[in-house]
Formats: sequence, C-alpha cells, structure tokens
Amino acid sequence: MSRKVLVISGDGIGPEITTETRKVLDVVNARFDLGIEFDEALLGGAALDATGIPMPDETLSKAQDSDAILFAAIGGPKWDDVGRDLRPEKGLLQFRSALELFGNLRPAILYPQLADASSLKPEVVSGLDILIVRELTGGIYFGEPRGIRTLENGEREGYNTYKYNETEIRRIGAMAFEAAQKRGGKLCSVDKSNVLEATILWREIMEQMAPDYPDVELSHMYVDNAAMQLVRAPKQFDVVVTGNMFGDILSDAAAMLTGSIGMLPSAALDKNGRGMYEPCHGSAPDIAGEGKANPLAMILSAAMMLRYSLDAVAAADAVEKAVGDVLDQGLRTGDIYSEGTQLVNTSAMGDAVAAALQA
Ligand SMILES: NC(=O)C1=CN([C@@H]2O[C@H](COP(=O)(O)OP(=O)(O)OC[C@H]3O[C@@H](n4cnc5c(N)ncnc54)[C@H](O)[C@@H]3O)[C@@H](O)[C@H]2O)C=CC1
Ligand SMILES: CC(C)CC(=O)C(=O)O
Ligand SMILES: [Mg+2]
Repeated sequence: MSRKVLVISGDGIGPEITTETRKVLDVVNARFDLGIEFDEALLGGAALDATGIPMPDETLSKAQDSDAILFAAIGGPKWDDVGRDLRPEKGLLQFRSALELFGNLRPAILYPQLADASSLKPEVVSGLDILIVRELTGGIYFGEPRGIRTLENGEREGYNTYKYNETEIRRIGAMAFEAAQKRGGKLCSVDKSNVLEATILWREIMEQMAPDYPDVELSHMYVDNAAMQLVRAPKQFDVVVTGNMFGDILSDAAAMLTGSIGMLPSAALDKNGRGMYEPCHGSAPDIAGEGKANPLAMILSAAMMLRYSLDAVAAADAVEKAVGDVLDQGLRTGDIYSEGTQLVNTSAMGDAVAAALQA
C-alpha cells in the first residue's frame, strides 16, 4: 500500500516540533512496517522567502500527489509588512481552499495527568472529550468582496463578507452529524442567527438535515453563549459544529481546558477523507528557537493522520498511548508544567515519546 506523506514544517516553532514528530513517526514506521515515504515542501513565510510567494505551485502538486499532509504552523512578525496577498496566512488559506479541506476536526480531550494544568477546576474538566467541527474553507475568512477602500469623505473603511451557501453548510453538517453518530449522539450547532443572515441559513439547513440522523440530538447555541458555556460547563458538549471564524476562536479557548494550546491536534479533511494534519496553534514566534515548544499537539495530529488517512490504527493507538506514558512519567514542557512534575524541552519531550514507543 502506498503511503506518501508530505511534511510542511513552516515557520517559527514549526521546524522544532516537526523534528520531534518525525522522530516519533520514524519509530512507528519501522515498528509497524508502515512503509511511509516522506517528502517535504514549503508553505507560508519560509516559502515566501525562498520563492517570492507563500503557496508555491510545487507545494500544491506535491500535496495532491500525497496520501496525507503533516503540517506544523506558519506566520510571524517577520512577514507583517509584506502586503495582504503575500502574507504567510494567505498562503495557508489558499492551500486549504485549493485542496478543498473544508472539514476541520478539533478534538479537545483532557489527559487525566494534566488535570492540574487545565484552566478550569479538575471536577469541571475531568473526563473532558469534545469534538469541535469547524468549517474551514468558507465564511468570513474567504468571503468576497473584501478589502480596504476609501470612502467619499476621504476616510478608509475595511470590510469583509460573511457568507455560506447551502452546499457548504450541508457538507460540514454531514461531517458533524456523522461524527456525532459515532460518538455520544449529541450535536450542538453554534451560530449567531440572532444577528447574521448567513447563520440564519446555517441553522435552517442544520434543522433540515436533522431528520436524516434520528440517532443524533441536535441543539443550537449562539456563539457568545457557547464561549461562556465552554468555560462554565464544557462537558455538556459532545460534538460542536460551527463556521470558520467561530470555530477558530472557540477551539483555542477549548485548548486551555486540556491544559494548553500545545495539546490540541486537528485534522482538516476533504470529501474523500484526504487530510492535512496540524496542531491548532500557530507558529509561536515568542518562543521560537528556544526549545520551549510543546510538540505533543503535532505528535497527536500525526496519530490522527495514521488513524484517518493511512489506515494504521494500531500505530495511532500506540502513539497516543506513548503520549500518555510520558505524561505518566511526569515530563512536561513549560506550557503544561505544574508543581511536582519535571520540566523538559521540546527535544527531550520528542525523545521521550519515541522511547516510550520502543519500550
Ligand atoms: N495554523 C497556523 O499556521 C496558524 C498560524 N498562526 C500564526 O502564528 C503566528 C503567531 O500567532 P499567535 O496569535 O501568537 O498564536 P500562537 O498559537 O502561535 O501562540 C499563542 C500563544 O501560545 C503559545 N504556544 C503556541 N503553541 C505552543 C506550543 N506548541 N507549545 C507551547 N506554547 C505554545 C505561544 O508561545 C503564544 O504565547 C501569527 O503569525 C499567526 O497568524 C496562528 C494560528 C494558526
Ligand atoms: C491563518 C489562520 C486562520 C490560522 C488559524 O488561526 C487556524 O487555522 O486556527
Ligand atoms: Mg487559530
């Protein structure tokens, strides 16, 4: 079976956490005889520096020729002034869109060993296991028209367009309903339909779809309340489905329930299940190059890749167990450190996960 993985290490802490994730993948590749072939490509700031654009054609064609993509993160202050169309973030959005990676699964699971690191009290988060399904290639991050224009009175105005069509809503809805069927049978659709027309349609379509999934209990919540409920009583949620921007924001908040943004993996999937696997966090320029980054979100993203795109479930289980083992050993990067545990750097954390896999 062909297993070609394209690795994109990106900017900031990206190369550091990619090195650790490759260590882990190299061990499972050998131990489970997976035959994964790795290739590399540029995206974001690194691509802009090397080629003059943030998403080179070569990166897209390599991605189209791969079974899965493993991506770290892009961006940073170095590229703040390059212009809107050349920004690393623009390259990432173009890449997700070109590959039609519309469904972003962001599981927020609390490892019991990290109960002390969560922003909430242990009794509020213990056993937390929620899945945020974020629409990834539409909504206000992509809507046209957009821009900054000069008005008749001479002042400038920035504007964006929030829109979703029925096809976009139905395909993310189907992914979320199906996920809820496989989990606890509860789906909460998060919108702002008291104000935004695009989400009035969103809610209407979710309601229309519900009878096709009689085993799923559909509810709706406004996004402001959802943000509050997420930090008040997060275990009320099973699967949450929401648009691009709301999902971006709510999943960063959910990360803190699991101890750190450095613990939240994700899968961005197309309609055939081909995926790009990436931590939910960004390039963390404030700690880049210091050996402080937590590589576990990317390592757990690699486990999702093994499970969903490479048909290597036993290897995925082994990686997730190895992460639990190093947490049991008390090893912590700074973002998840608490008293009585052992502070380690990025590379020691990667080494420990790789060693746990060999044990
Ligand atoms: N998918 C991607 O490539 C994303 C890229 N970005 C870009 O990343 C750059 C920085 O954005 P920020 O808003 O600062 O978000 P960020 O997620 O990079 O960092 C936010 C905070 O979390 C910490 N952090 C993030 N990942 C960590 C890890 N693995 N271990 C330990 N601490 C970690 C950082 O040190 C920082 O204090 C920007 O250029 C932004 O556009 C932001 C989010 C996602
Ligand atoms: C460029 C941003 C939309 C990336 C981001 O924050 C994310 O995907 O979580
Ligand atoms: Mg984000």
